[in-house]
Amino acid sequence: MNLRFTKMQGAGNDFVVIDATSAPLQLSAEQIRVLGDRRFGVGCDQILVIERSHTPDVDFRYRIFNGSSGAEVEHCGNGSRCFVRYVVDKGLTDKRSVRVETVNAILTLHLRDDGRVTVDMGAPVFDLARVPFDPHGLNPRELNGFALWPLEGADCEVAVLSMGNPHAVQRVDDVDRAPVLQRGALVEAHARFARKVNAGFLQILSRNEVRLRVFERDAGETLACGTGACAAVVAGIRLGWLDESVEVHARGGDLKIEWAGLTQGLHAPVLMTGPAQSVFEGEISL
Ligand SMILES: N[C@@H](CCC[C@H](N)C(=O)O)C(=O)O
Repeated sequence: MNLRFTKMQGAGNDFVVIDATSAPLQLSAEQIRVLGDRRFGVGCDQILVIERSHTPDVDFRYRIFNGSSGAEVEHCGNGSRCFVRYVVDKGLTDKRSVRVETVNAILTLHLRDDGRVTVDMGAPVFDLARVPFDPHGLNPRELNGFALWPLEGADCEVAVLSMGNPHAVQRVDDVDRAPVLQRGALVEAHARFARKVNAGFLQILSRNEVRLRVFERDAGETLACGTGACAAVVAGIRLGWLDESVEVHARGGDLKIEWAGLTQGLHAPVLMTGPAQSVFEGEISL
């Protein structure tokens, strides 16, 4: 099969985007891994497959696959911005505000005049069973009414939450010196996370500015992780470290994250604003 694709990136988190709006597309895990392979395929962190939605008032459906494992995942912040840039640039919609469904959520995305995209990422999930995280037998440290969980064998304590996908966030003094690769791998595969986890390393510069590195589930460290930025800022706000609007500096670019959860209630949506860009187009034989 010959497959046309667009290579895109958002803050350096990169994607192979495929249009399946006019014909159904079923890719095997092996084909997805080839697309994701930086030596034998195209190369990307995640693959995004765009389809039409059959849900009323929803414009599209998009599916997300981690490139290195071929596994389907629930959510991708940087990918969602690239998704909206793609459907507008390809003329698949003439709307600037688009609603899209993922496997477990409906998101609203807005392409702004400055080219950046703002995404309503929905509410964070704090129910540990839904992350999923097994806290059995652990003694958390309470800070500002939110828990930091000591992770056996990983030598760290983490805030645990879901942005539709699972996140464990730890605070570090300096992200450049943090053991992101070694400890990130330990946290990602820690037995307490039944479906593995994205491991965030958060350095706080001020109440409105942070640096962040994320060791992503099934992808290793990426240059940015949108859901990771949302999770880290929400955790920082709940722990009393951050205000409602925060500039996040990732290695591949900057994201703005806003969450009014402490004033409007924990179900307030998280807003993420950041860049999305097409890099090149191509065709691959699979
Ligand atoms: N890069 C993404 C997250 C992609 C999915 C993640 N690796 C997972 O397995 O949950 C983002 O920008 O949020």
